[in-house]
Amino acid sequence: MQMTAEEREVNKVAAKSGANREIFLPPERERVKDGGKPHVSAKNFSIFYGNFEAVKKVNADILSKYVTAIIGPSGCGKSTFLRAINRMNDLIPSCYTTGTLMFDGEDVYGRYTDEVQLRKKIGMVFQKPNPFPKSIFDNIAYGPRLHGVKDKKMLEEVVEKSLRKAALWDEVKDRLDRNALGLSGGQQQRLCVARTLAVEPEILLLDEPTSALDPKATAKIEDLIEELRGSYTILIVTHNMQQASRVSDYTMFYYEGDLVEYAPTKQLFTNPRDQVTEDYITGRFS
Ligand SMILES: Nc1ncnc2c1ncn2[C@@H]1O[C@H](COP(=O)(O)OP(=O)(O)OP(=O)(O)O)[C@@H](O)[C@H]1O
Repeated sequence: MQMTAEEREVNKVAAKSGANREIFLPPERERVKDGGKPHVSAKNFSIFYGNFEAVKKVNADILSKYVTAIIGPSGCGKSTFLRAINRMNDLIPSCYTTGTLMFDGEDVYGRYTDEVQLRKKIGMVFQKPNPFPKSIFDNIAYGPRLHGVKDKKMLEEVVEKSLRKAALWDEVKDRLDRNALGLSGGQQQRLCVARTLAVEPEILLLDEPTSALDPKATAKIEDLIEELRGSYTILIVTHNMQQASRVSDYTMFYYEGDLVEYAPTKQLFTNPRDQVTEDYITGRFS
């Protein structure tokens, strides 16, 4: 990747202060029409595993239709925060939360919140592609069927629409009845995105979605995120800072359970407010 003059300047300054990572400036991002409303709002929101406070009193709004990256060193609470948004952490008996987390004005952890409906609106894609050992068609139709869609024509439409949105249709349209496990890793991951899109979510949670993929498949997922930006609110956990800077509008930096800094991506990567953020993004620790 070619560096711009501005990037070379930033890197000169960074190198003088002991940084050992090259900084690539995030590209300018266009504003999203009708985006930017608080879609998920955390207020003094903590997440515990037993007595251990893995995520500490977070106050933040995730803005609708934008891409927000979550970065930070291993064990800082990125995945724990992400999984809390659609209550995936409920599956861990020792895990509980304090404070509030609101989604579309409703309390995610409210007494009457229906987790199945919540997970329909807030879909998740994991680190390793995890298609069901079923046909490509049945993978995508799985969610809509679960939510009561039986009509064959409607299911066919949903399958095509979802695969198109996930930029996979052209590659699989002639083999929808084949087992999804026969697809490449990158195709499987796009299939998982399509499966999530099939139930028409509002939010996509992506937990290191490219860490098991090669650079070419990674680039396709990044292109896909760019395509979906503006239609869905997207949160992506990533260890790859260049990826965060390429795909996201906003970045959250977590350190030891604290949300240390949350800012527009360009600002966070070029002019971090906090010394710990600066040390992390310039590679003084990882
Ligand atoms: N099921 C669990 N039970 C107990 N502690 C856990 C559990 N899952 C995570 N933790 C702890 O919570 C903290 C945050 O973990 P988390 O997986 O959210 O970090 P992370 O930033 O996503 O890390 P990584 O980048 O390595 O995936 C860590 O100290 C971790 O050991």
